[in-house]
Amino acid sequence: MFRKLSTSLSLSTSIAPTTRPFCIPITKHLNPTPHSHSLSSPSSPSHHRMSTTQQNQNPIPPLDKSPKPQLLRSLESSLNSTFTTDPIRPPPNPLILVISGPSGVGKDAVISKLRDSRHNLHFLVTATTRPMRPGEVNGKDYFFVSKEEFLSMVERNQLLEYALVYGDYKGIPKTQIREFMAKGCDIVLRVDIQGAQTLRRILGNSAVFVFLVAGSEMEMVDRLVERRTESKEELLVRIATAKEEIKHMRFFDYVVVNAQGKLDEAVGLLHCIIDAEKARVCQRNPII
Ligand SMILES: Nc1ncnc2c1ncn2[C@@H]1O[C@H](COP(=O)(O)OP(=O)(O)OP(=O)(O)O)[C@@H](O)[C@H]1O
Repeated sequence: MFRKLSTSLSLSTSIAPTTRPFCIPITKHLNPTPHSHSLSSPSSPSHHRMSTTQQNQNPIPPLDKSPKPQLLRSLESSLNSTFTTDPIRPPPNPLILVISGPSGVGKDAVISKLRDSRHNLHFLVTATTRPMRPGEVNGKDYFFVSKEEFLSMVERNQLLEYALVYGDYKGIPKTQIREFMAKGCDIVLRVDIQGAQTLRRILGNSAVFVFLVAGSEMEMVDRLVERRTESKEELLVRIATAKEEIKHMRFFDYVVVNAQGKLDEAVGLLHCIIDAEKARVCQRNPII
């Protein structure tokens, strides 16, 4: 008896929710020992016991001969409750999905395919003080703001995270996250490894962190070289940095391999991760 009780205690404490809104106490699902009956409410439906008089007052018609509506009504009346069509599970919370990974692993490629294949996602647009490049669109590629505007956002605590990248500021506006989460959208943030580390410190386990990698180191280097967007010096720095950055994988929740020629598989796995997160009993609960 003591052994059984301590098992149930350790199980329930090991998954005890902290910021999780609708955890089901696991003790309810364990086989009740004869003693555990006394712990549950006598009115709990799973422990409903009917007296003979109660059953006689609400007789259930023969199952094989009665029409279903009549049967359902008699079941309702026997149990003294109405069966509702309300969803049993509460709607899942909006997710914050942080996608990161070393340079050249295919973050943009994966995100672009995810955008085309899943709705209800908002891909966060970063604010930057970098000048707009030809072809870029304000509000789509970035929110282009002056340095004064950016620093004023910092002062007013309007950025979730910001950094100075090669002399230009980049930051994540909180209002945009709040606005789209209120509409029920999931938020996708694409950040570098340092950004992901900062976000982990701020958001903890309330967001999902995905680390994207190439199939191998050779594939990663090959992709960077093939892209031909970097100078020789930049290429050396990017490769050396990428090799270091791979060591940060362990701080993430999921790793997605974007193998050569298998972009669709990587995107498919991201869909699975989002679906699995939506099916969690203990939902993450990001508060921005
Ligand atoms: N699975 C894949 N197979 C082959 N090529 C790929 C795959 N995924 C991405 N690529 C190509 O690899 C190159 C790098 O991808 P991408 O620019 O998306 O990387 P990134 O992680 O966003 O890089 P950075 O962090 O430097 O911006 C691109 O030319 C892209 O088309």
